[in-house]
Amino acid sequence: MRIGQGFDVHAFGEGDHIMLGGVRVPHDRGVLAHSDGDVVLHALCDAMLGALALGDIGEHFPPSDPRWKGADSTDFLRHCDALLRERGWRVGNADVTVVCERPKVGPHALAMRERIAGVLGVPADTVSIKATTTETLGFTGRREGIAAQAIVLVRAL
Ligand SMILES: Nc1ccn([C@@H]2O[C@H](COP(=O)(O)O)[C@@H](O)[C@H]2O)c(=O)n1
Ligand SMILES: C[C@@]1(CO)OP(=O)(O)OP(=O)(O)OC[C@H]1O
Repeated sequence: MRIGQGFDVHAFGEGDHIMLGGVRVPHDRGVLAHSDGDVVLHALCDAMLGALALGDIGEHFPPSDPRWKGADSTDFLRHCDALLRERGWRVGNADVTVVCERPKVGPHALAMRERIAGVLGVPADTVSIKATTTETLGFTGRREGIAAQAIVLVRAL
């Protein structure tokens, strides 16, 4: 077994929804990002890459590369999973914490778990999505942006 962790932040911008864990979540803001700005999937990808010391998401999908403009982050997740599997590993379990005042994540958590598990080809009960506010403190507290932290355990195939 090996373990990895990942962390990602995006600022809120114009828009009426955000992508979280591969799920479209209605919100009164969007996010500023090169891709679809899915902090959950970006943190998860970094945790998976970190578990095998394979660098980070920016090395695999450079923000300077126009191919990733507006990209669906489930494609990043699929790619990271393929990198793991071709080396003889798969995700054992993943635990993600989303940090924001709004949107409320709880009502979307099951859909996110099922979406991520579907992409990774693992049972949904091995993917955990949690959320917390920062009690109005800091950039998340001021509703300027959203953050996510992920921890992943990988197992031999
Ligand atoms: N964006 C969020 C933030 C929190 N939750 C849920 O509310 C609970 C209480 O949050 P506190 O920050 O006040 O501790 C938290 O445990 C989550 O269940 C949420 O769904 N979405
Ligand atoms: C995902 C990538 C893709 O170009 O860009 P962003 O959507 O801006 O997201 P970030 O979390 O800054 O990660 C870097 C990039 O790999």
